[in-house]
Amino acid sequence: MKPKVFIARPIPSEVEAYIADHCTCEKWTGASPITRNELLERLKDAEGLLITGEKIDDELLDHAPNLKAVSNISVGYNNFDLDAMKRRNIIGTNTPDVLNETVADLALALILSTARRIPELDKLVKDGKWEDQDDEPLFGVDVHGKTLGIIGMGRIGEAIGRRAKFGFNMTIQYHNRHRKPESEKLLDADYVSMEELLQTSDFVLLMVPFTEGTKHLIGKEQFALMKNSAIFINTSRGQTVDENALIQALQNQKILAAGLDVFDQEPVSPDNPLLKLPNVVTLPHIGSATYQTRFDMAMLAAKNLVAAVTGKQPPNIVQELKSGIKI
Ligand SMILES: NC(=O)C1=CN([C@@H]2O[C@H](COP(=O)(O)OP(=O)(O)OC[C@H]3O[C@@H](n4cnc5c(N)ncnc54)[C@H](O)[C@@H]3O)[C@@H](O)[C@H]2O)C=CC1
Ligand SMILES: O=C(O)C(=O)CO
Repeated sequence: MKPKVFIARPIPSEVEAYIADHCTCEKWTGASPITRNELLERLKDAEGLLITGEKIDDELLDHAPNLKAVSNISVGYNNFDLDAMKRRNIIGTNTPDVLNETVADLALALILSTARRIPELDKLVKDGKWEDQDDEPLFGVDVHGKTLGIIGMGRIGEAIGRRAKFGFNMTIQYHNRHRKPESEKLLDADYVSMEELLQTSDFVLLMVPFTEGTKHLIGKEQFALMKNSAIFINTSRGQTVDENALIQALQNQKILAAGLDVFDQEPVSPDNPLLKLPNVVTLPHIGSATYQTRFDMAMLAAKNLVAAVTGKQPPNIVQELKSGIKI
Protein backbone atom coordinates (compact mmCIF):
# COMPACT_ATOMS: atom_id res chain seq x y z
CA MET A 1 0.00 0.00 0.00
CA LYS A 2 1.25 3.47 -0.89
CA PRO A 3 1.79 5.89 2.03
CA LYS A 4 -0.80 8.65 2.39
CA VAL A 5 0.33 12.25 2.12
CA PHE A 6 -1.44 15.57 2.35
CA ILE A 7 -0.38 18.43 0.07
CA ALA A 8 -1.39 21.69 1.73
CA ARG A 9 -0.09 24.10 -0.92
CA PRO A 10 -0.59 24.40 -4.67
CA ILE A 11 2.32 22.76 -6.50
CA PRO A 12 3.10 22.30 -10.22
CA SER A 13 1.31 19.32 -11.81
CA GLU A 14 4.63 17.66 -12.70
CA VAL A 15 5.64 17.72 -9.03
CA GLU A 16 2.27 16.36 -7.96
CA ALA A 17 2.59 13.55 -10.53
CA TYR A 18 5.98 12.63 -9.04
CA ILE A 19 4.48 12.38 -5.55
CA ALA A 20 1.47 10.44 -6.87
CA ASP A 21 3.80 7.82 -8.41
CA HIS A 22 4.90 6.89 -4.90
CA CYS A 23 2.09 7.98 -2.56
CA THR A 24 -1.67 8.26 -2.24
CA CYS A 25 -2.21 12.02 -2.37
CA GLU A 26 -4.86 14.23 -0.92
CA LYS A 27 -4.52 17.93 -1.56
CA TRP A 28 -5.95 21.27 -0.60
CA THR A 29 -7.91 22.67 -3.53
CA GLY A 30 -9.44 25.76 -1.90
CA ALA A 31 -9.12 29.11 -3.68
CA SER A 32 -7.44 30.74 -0.68
CA PRO A 33 -4.66 29.33 1.52
CA ILE A 34 -5.70 26.51 3.85
CA THR A 35 -6.70 27.70 7.33
CA ARG A 36 -5.26 26.19 10.49
CA ASN A 37 -8.54 24.42 11.32
CA GLU A 38 -8.92 23.03 7.83
CA LEU A 39 -5.38 21.71 7.98
CA LEU A 40 -5.93 20.04 11.37
CA GLU A 41 -9.01 18.29 9.97
CA ARG A 42 -7.13 16.79 7.02
CA LEU A 43 -4.33 15.08 8.93
CA LYS A 44 -6.03 12.03 10.50
CA ASP A 45 -4.48 9.48 8.10
CA ALA A 46 -1.57 11.43 6.72
CA GLU A 47 1.92 9.93 6.96
CA GLY A 48 3.49 12.82 5.13
CA LEU A 49 2.70 16.53 4.88
CA LEU A 50 3.85 19.07 2.29
CA ILE A 51 3.63 22.70 3.42
CA THR A 52 5.16 26.16 3.16
CA GLY A 53 5.63 27.63 6.59
CA GLU A 54 2.51 26.38 8.40
CA LYS A 55 3.19 26.03 12.12
CA ILE A 56 4.10 22.47 13.12
CA ASP A 57 3.54 22.18 16.86
CA ASP A 58 2.07 19.82 19.48
CA GLU A 59 -1.51 20.76 18.63
CA LEU A 60 -1.03 19.90 14.96
CA LEU A 61 0.89 16.73 15.72
CA ASP A 62 -1.91 15.60 18.08
CA HIS A 63 -4.22 15.70 15.06
CA ALA A 64 -1.82 13.61 12.98
CA PRO A 65 -1.25 10.28 14.75
CA ASN A 66 0.31 8.59 11.68
CA LEU A 67 2.56 11.44 10.64
CA LYS A 68 6.19 10.56 9.88
CA ALA A 69 7.45 13.53 7.92
CA VAL A 70 6.85 17.21 7.23
CA SER A 71 8.40 18.68 4.11
CA ASN A 72 8.69 22.48 3.96
CA ILE A 73 8.80 24.16 0.55
CA SER A 74 11.24 26.73 1.94
CA VAL A 75 14.75 26.85 3.32
CA GLY A 76 13.69 28.65 6.52
CA TYR A 77 12.04 26.33 9.04
CA ASN A 78 11.23 28.64 11.92
CA ASN A 79 7.68 27.25 11.60
CA PHE A 80 8.92 23.92 13.05
CA ASP A 81 8.58 23.41 16.80
CA LEU A 82 11.73 21.31 16.79
CA ASP A 83 11.24 19.95 20.34
CA ALA A 84 7.71 18.78 19.57
CA MET A 85 8.93 17.11 16.37
CA LYS A 86 11.91 15.50 18.12
CA ARG A 87 9.72 14.03 20.86
CA ARG A 88 7.66 12.23 18.20
CA ASN A 89 10.48 11.32 15.81
CA ILE A 90 8.99 13.42 13.02
CA ILE A 91 11.32 13.96 10.10
CA GLY A 92 11.45 17.63 9.06
CA THR A 93 12.97 18.75 5.75
CA ASN A 94 13.62 22.03 3.91
CA THR A 95 14.84 23.23 0.49
CA PRO A 96 18.34 24.70 0.75
CA ASP A 97 20.60 25.83 -2.13
CA VAL A 98 18.12 25.72 -5.05
CA LEU A 99 16.99 29.28 -4.20
CA ASN A 100 20.32 30.91 -3.33
CA GLU A 101 20.87 32.77 -6.59
CA THR A 102 17.25 33.90 -6.95
CA VAL A 103 17.05 35.32 -3.43
CA ALA A 104 20.43 36.99 -3.94
CA ASP A 105 19.13 38.65 -7.13
CA LEU A 106 16.24 40.09 -5.13
CA ALA A 107 18.49 41.35 -2.35
CA LEU A 108 20.50 43.26 -4.95
CA ALA A 109 17.26 44.61 -6.40
CA LEU A 110 16.42 45.99 -2.94
CA ILE A 111 19.88 47.53 -2.57
CA LEU A 112 19.56 49.27 -5.94
CA SER A 113 15.91 50.28 -5.45
CA THR A 114 16.54 51.92 -2.10
CA ALA A 115 19.78 53.63 -3.11
CA ARG A 116 18.41 54.97 -6.41
CA ARG A 117 14.84 55.40 -5.10
CA ILE A 118 13.36 53.42 -7.99
CA PRO A 119 9.74 53.00 -6.75
CA GLU A 120 9.52 56.65 -5.66
CA LEU A 121 10.78 57.92 -9.00
CA ASP A 122 8.67 55.46 -10.98
CA LYS A 123 5.62 56.91 -9.24
CA LEU A 124 6.77 60.45 -9.92
CA VAL A 125 7.04 59.77 -13.66
CA LYS A 126 3.70 57.95 -13.83
CA ASP A 127 2.01 60.73 -11.86
CA GLY A 128 3.13 63.21 -14.55
CA LYS A 129 5.41 65.07 -12.11
CA TRP A 130 8.65 64.78 -14.07
CA GLU A 131 9.87 68.34 -14.53
CA ASP A 132 13.64 68.37 -14.19
CA GLN A 133 15.94 65.41 -13.73
CA ASP A 134 18.70 67.71 -12.50
CA ASP A 135 16.57 68.54 -9.50
CA GLU A 136 18.44 67.48 -6.34
CA PRO A 137 15.34 66.05 -4.63
CA LEU A 138 15.49 63.23 -7.22
CA PHE A 139 19.09 62.25 -6.50
CA GLY A 140 20.09 58.99 -4.89
CA VAL A 141 23.29 57.50 -3.51
CA ASP A 142 25.88 55.26 -5.15
CA VAL A 143 26.00 51.51 -4.69
CA HIS A 144 29.27 50.76 -6.52
CA GLY A 145 32.37 51.04 -4.42
CA LYS A 146 30.45 51.24 -1.13
CA THR A 147 30.75 48.90 1.88
CA LEU A 148 28.23 46.12 2.29
CA GLY A 149 27.90 44.51 5.74
CA ILE A 150 26.30 41.07 5.59
CA ILE A 151 24.94 39.69 8.87
CA GLY A 152 24.56 35.94 8.24
CA MET A 153 27.19 34.82 5.71
CA GLY A 154 25.46 31.55 4.83
CA ARG A 155 24.49 30.09 1.48
CA ILE A 156 22.43 33.11 0.41
CA GLY A 157 24.61 35.69 2.15
CA GLU A 158 27.60 34.54 0.12
CA ALA A 159 25.61 34.64 -3.15
CA ILE A 160 24.68 38.26 -2.34
CA GLY A 161 28.32 39.01 -1.53
CA ARG A 162 29.43 37.67 -4.94
CA ARG A 163 27.07 39.97 -6.79
CA ALA A 164 28.08 42.96 -4.69
CA LYS A 165 31.82 42.27 -4.98
CA PHE A 166 32.13 41.27 -8.61
CA GLY A 167 29.19 43.21 -10.06
CA PHE A 168 29.46 46.45 -8.09
CA ASN A 169 33.00 46.48 -6.76
CA MET A 170 31.68 46.79 -3.21
CA THR A 171 33.83 46.13 -0.16
CA ILE A 172 32.37 43.19 1.75
CA GLN A 173 32.46 42.74 5.49
CA TYR A 174 30.42 40.26 7.45
CA HIS A 175 29.38 39.01 10.83
CA ASN A 176 28.36 35.39 11.35
CA ARG A 177 28.00 32.80 14.09
CA HIS A 178 31.28 31.28 12.84
CA ARG A 179 34.02 32.64 10.62
CA LYS A 180 33.82 31.51 6.99
CA PRO A 181 37.40 31.41 5.62
CA GLU A 182 36.20 30.26 2.19
CA SER A 183 33.86 33.27 1.88
CA GLU A 184 36.62 35.59 3.12
CA LYS A 185 38.91 34.28 0.38
CA LEU A 186 36.29 34.36 -2.37
CA LEU A 187 34.98 37.83 -1.58
CA ASP A 188 38.11 39.33 -0.05
CA ALA A 189 35.76 39.89 2.88
CA ASP A 190 36.62 40.96 6.42
CA TYR A 191 35.09 39.22 9.42
CA VAL A 192 34.16 41.98 11.88
CA SER A 193 32.26 42.31 15.15
CA MET A 194 28.59 43.17 14.93
CA GLU A 195 29.38 46.58 16.40
CA GLU A 196 32.03 47.37 13.80
CA LEU A 197 29.82 46.15 10.97
CA LEU A 198 26.97 48.39 12.08
CA GLN A 199 29.22 51.43 12.53
CA THR A 200 31.08 51.19 9.23
CA SER A 201 28.73 49.71 6.61
CA ASP A 202 26.94 51.82 3.99
CA PHE A 203 24.48 48.96 3.46
CA VAL A 204 23.58 46.62 6.34
CA LEU A 205 21.98 43.41 5.08
CA LEU A 206 20.36 40.79 7.29
CA MET A 207 20.40 37.18 6.05
CA VAL A 208 20.18 35.07 9.23
CA PRO A 209 17.58 32.39 10.01
CA PHE A 210 14.91 33.28 12.59
CA THR A 211 15.71 31.39 15.81
CA GLU A 212 15.52 32.20 19.50
CA GLY A 213 19.02 33.63 19.14
CA THR A 214 18.16 36.01 16.28
CA LYS A 215 14.83 37.41 17.52
CA HIS A 216 15.15 41.22 17.34
CA LEU A 217 18.85 40.88 16.52
CA ILE A 218 18.54 44.40 15.11
CA GLY A 219 16.81 46.89 17.42
CA LYS A 220 17.14 50.39 18.81
CA GLU A 221 20.73 49.91 20.00
CA GLN A 222 21.85 48.54 16.65
CA PHE A 223 20.16 51.29 14.59
CA ALA A 224 21.82 53.84 16.89
CA LEU A 225 25.23 52.48 15.85
CA MET A 226 24.55 52.73 12.11
CA LYS A 227 25.65 55.67 9.97
CA ASN A 228 22.94 58.27 9.30
CA SER A 229 23.51 57.48 5.62
CA ALA A 230 23.10 53.71 6.12
CA ILE A 231 20.58 51.71 4.11
CA PHE A 232 19.13 48.67 5.91
CA ILE A 233 18.01 45.61 3.93
CA ASN A 234 16.10 42.68 5.43
CA THR A 235 15.58 39.58 3.30
CA SER A 236 15.64 37.10 6.23
CA ARG A 237 12.57 37.02 8.47
CA GLY A 238 10.62 39.97 9.87
CA GLN A 239 11.04 38.84 13.46
CA THR A 240 14.81 39.28 13.35
CA VAL A 241 14.19 43.05 13.52
CA ASP A 242 12.42 45.11 16.16
CA GLU A 243 9.99 46.75 13.74
CA ASN A 244 9.11 49.63 16.08
CA ALA A 245 12.79 50.49 16.40
CA LEU A 246 13.11 50.37 12.61
CA ILE A 247 10.14 52.72 12.18
CA GLN A 248 11.69 55.14 14.71
CA ALA A 249 15.08 54.98 13.03
CA LEU A 250 13.53 55.83 9.65
CA GLN A 251 11.15 58.51 10.93
CA ASN A 252 13.95 60.22 12.90
CA GLN A 253 16.35 59.95 9.93
CA LYS A 254 18.71 57.88 12.07
CA ILE A 255 19.22 55.85 8.90
CA LEU A 256 18.63 56.83 5.29
CA ALA A 257 16.35 54.11 3.96
CA ALA A 258 15.24 50.48 4.21
CA GLY A 259 14.44 47.69 1.77
CA LEU A 260 12.20 45.00 3.21
CA ASP A 261 11.06 41.69 1.77
CA VAL A 262 9.83 40.44 5.15
CA PHE A 263 7.74 41.76 8.05
CA ASP A 264 6.90 40.89 11.62
CA GLN A 265 3.36 40.01 10.54
CA GLU A 266 2.70 38.71 7.04
CA PRO A 267 0.79 39.79 5.07
CA VAL A 268 1.75 43.18 6.51
CA SER A 269 -1.14 45.28 7.80
CA PRO A 270 -2.04 48.20 5.49
CA ASP A 271 -1.84 50.39 8.63
CA ASN A 272 1.81 49.56 9.28
CA PRO A 273 3.67 52.94 9.38
CA LEU A 274 6.48 51.44 7.27
CA LEU A 275 4.14 51.51 4.29
CA LYS A 276 3.71 55.28 4.60
CA LEU A 277 7.43 56.15 4.50
CA PRO A 278 8.83 57.21 1.10
CA ASN A 279 12.31 55.95 2.03
CA VAL A 280 11.13 52.36 2.49
CA VAL A 281 10.88 49.88 -0.39
CA THR A 282 8.57 47.00 0.44
CA LEU A 283 8.01 43.59 -1.13
CA PRO A 284 5.58 40.77 -0.22
CA HIS A 285 8.13 38.12 0.92
CA ILE A 286 8.95 37.30 -2.68
CA GLY A 287 12.69 36.49 -2.49
CA SER A 288 12.57 33.02 -4.02
CA ALA A 289 9.51 33.59 -6.19
CA THR A 290 10.51 33.03 -9.79
CA TYR A 291 8.74 30.31 -11.78
CA GLN A 292 11.88 28.23 -12.15
CA THR A 293 13.03 28.47 -8.54
CA ARG A 294 9.61 27.82 -7.06
CA PHE A 295 9.39 24.75 -9.33
CA ASP A 296 12.80 23.55 -8.17
CA MET A 297 11.86 24.13 -4.52
CA ALA A 298 8.58 22.21 -4.91
CA MET A 299 10.36 19.31 -6.64
CA LEU A 300 13.06 19.15 -3.97
CA ALA A 301 10.41 19.25 -1.24
CA ALA A 302 8.54 16.44 -3.04
CA LYS A 303 11.72 14.32 -3.17
CA ASN A 304 12.27 14.92 0.55
CA LEU A 305 8.68 13.93 1.29
CA VAL A 306 8.62 10.79 -0.85
CA ALA A 307 11.96 9.57 0.52
CA ALA A 308 10.86 10.12 4.13
CA VAL A 309 7.54 8.29 3.83
CA THR A 310 9.00 5.39 1.82
CA GLY A 311 11.75 4.65 4.34
CA LYS A 312 14.66 6.26 2.50
CA GLN A 313 17.04 8.99 3.59
CA PRO A 314 15.63 12.39 2.47
CA PRO A 315 18.29 14.68 1.01
CA ASN A 316 17.52 17.63 3.30
CA ILE A 317 16.62 16.74 6.89
CA VAL A 318 17.01 19.95 8.93
CA GLN A 319 20.13 20.00 11.08
CA GLU A 320 18.45 19.93 14.50
CA LEU A 321 16.39 16.83 13.62
CA LYS A 322 19.16 14.77 12.03
CA SER A 323 20.25 12.86 15.09
CA GLY A 324 17.87 10.31 16.53
CA ILE A 325 15.69 10.02 13.42
CA LYS A 326 15.18 6.41 12.44
CA ILE A 327 14.66 6.01 8.70
N1 LIG B 1 13.02 36.55 1.81
C1 LIG B 1 12.93 35.33 1.34
O1 LIG B 1 12.13 35.04 0.46
C2 LIG B 1 13.84 34.28 1.84
C3 LIG B 1 14.31 34.30 3.13
N2 LIG B 1 15.16 33.32 3.58
C4 LIG B 1 15.67 33.37 4.94
O2 LIG B 1 17.08 33.38 4.90
C5 LIG B 1 17.61 32.53 5.88
C6 LIG B 1 19.01 32.12 5.53
O3 LIG B 1 19.03 31.15 4.51
P1 LIG B 1 20.40 30.41 4.09
O4 LIG B 1 21.41 31.39 3.66
O5 LIG B 1 20.03 29.29 3.19
O6 LIG B 1 20.82 29.82 5.52
P2 LIG B 1 22.27 29.41 6.04
O7 LIG B 1 22.03 28.54 7.21
O8 LIG B 1 23.11 28.92 4.92
O9 LIG B 1 22.89 30.81 6.51
C7 LIG B 1 22.52 31.49 7.66
C8 LIG B 1 23.77 32.05 8.31
O10 LIG B 1 23.38 32.85 9.43
C9 LIG B 1 24.33 32.63 10.46
N3 LIG B 1 23.77 33.01 11.74
C10 LIG B 1 22.85 32.36 12.49
N4 LIG B 1 22.60 33.04 13.63
C11 LIG B 1 23.38 34.14 13.60
C12 LIG B 1 23.60 35.23 14.48
N5 LIG B 1 22.95 35.31 15.63
N6 LIG B 1 24.48 36.20 14.12
C13 LIG B 1 25.15 36.11 12.96
N7 LIG B 1 24.99 35.09 12.08
C14 LIG B 1 24.13 34.13 12.40
C15 LIG B 1 24.69 31.15 10.35
O11 LIG B 1 25.92 30.88 10.96
C16 LIG B 1 24.71 30.95 8.83
O12 LIG B 1 25.99 31.14 8.31
C17 LIG B 1 16.57 31.41 5.97
O13 LIG B 1 16.60 30.74 7.20
C18 LIG B 1 15.26 32.14 5.76
O14 LIG B 1 14.73 32.56 6.98
C19 LIG B 1 15.54 32.31 2.75
C20 LIG B 1 15.08 32.23 1.47
C21 LIG B 1 14.16 33.19 0.92
O1 LIG C 1 12.66 29.62 1.62
C1 LIG C 1 12.38 30.48 2.48
O2 LIG C 1 12.79 30.41 3.65
C2 LIG C 1 11.53 31.61 2.13
O3 LIG C 1 11.40 32.53 2.86
C3 LIG C 1 10.78 31.62 0.86
O4 LIG C 1 11.39 31.01 -0.15
